[in-house]
Amino acid sequence: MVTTSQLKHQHPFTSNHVSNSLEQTTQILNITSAAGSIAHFIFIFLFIYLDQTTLAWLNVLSLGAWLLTVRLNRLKQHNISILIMSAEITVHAFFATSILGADAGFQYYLWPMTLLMMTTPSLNIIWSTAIALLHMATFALLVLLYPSQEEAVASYSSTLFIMNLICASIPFIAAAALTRLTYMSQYELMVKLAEKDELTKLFNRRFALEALTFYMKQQSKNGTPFCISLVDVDHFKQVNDQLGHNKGDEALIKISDYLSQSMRATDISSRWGGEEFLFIFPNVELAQIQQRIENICQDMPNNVSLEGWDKAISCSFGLIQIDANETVEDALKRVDDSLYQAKKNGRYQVVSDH
Ligand SMILES: Nc1nc2c(ncn2[C@@H]2O[C@H](COP(=O)(O)OP(=O)(O)OP(=O)(O)O)[C@@H](O)[C@H]2O)c(=O)[nH]1
Repeated sequence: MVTTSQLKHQHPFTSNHVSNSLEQTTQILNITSAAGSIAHFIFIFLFIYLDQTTLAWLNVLSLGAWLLTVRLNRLKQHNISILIMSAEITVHAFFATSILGADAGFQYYLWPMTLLMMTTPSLNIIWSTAIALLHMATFALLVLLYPSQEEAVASYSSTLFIMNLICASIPFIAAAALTRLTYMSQYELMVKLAEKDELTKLFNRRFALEALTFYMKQQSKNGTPFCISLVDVDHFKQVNDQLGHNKGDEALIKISDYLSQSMRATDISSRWGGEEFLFIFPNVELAQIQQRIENICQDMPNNVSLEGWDKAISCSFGLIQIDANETVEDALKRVDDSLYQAKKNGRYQVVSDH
């Protein structure tokens, strides 16, 4: 399990994904530092009002500690910042509970701190767990050592208890919600990076290969037929050479949009590499799909155009139905041979093999 400091590279450049991840941790800790500072500022006046001078002075120190964490977070010193937060909350819980008793509920702040400690990757997991356990031990000890309030504070301890319970619950729920949102956005990003091609937004080669393996297993298990097509853009080098690589990229996006939009929702459209695309057509036999692919191939020049390019844009297609017990390598070799044949025959056509 990495920490935020380990996410940083040795060189000055950091990718957006890494810096976003670091930024999320910084934001969570910034909110915590701000909330902690405001809470302790209010506590100073609360304790003055309750005539608890020692606790009021303690909160002046606490406020200083929380303001220091605001500064440390700005400097991205998250590990020191979270250690100071943890120490402050432990010391504060100890003093407030020893003076006002556990009935006042100041020990409850140890819970959101524990959650924050465990969910933000500021310290490594061993240190985080050790400190989290220490928080829980402190919580138990305070409840056991100072179970009931002093006579003098009995009149307001239940009000304090409710206030502390609410004030400790809000950051607890907020920390859990932020963790969940962070997890979801990281998960979405991970899926996108793992499955999608950056340029065309089609599935990438890794996904296509996994899907192909999956459908081959399905076929050998219950005999469900399926087909694949390997598609290569014709004379694409000319587009790059005459219009430049950027225009070539634009052409690839337009071609992939046309091809993928011509497919059915259950078909899998992927960029196999360079100017090659692989399509998987589940639950279908070659005879059922051949005409559809022929039409897609023939209609392409009428549907794909590029500014500055007056020649027709077309593709060659290799199309096969997967044989029972064929290996992935054999199937890919066969569809590649069909594509090669389509190129050899003069391009802009579909060659199928079964
Ligand atoms: N712009 C751009 N070009 C790419 C990309 N990937 C591959 N290419 C180009 O695709 C071209 C493929 O050229 P060739 O393999 O010679 O094939 P071709 O010109 O399409 O000719 P045939 O396939 O024989 O019809 C090369 O110029 C590559 O640079 C890409 O991501 N963007």
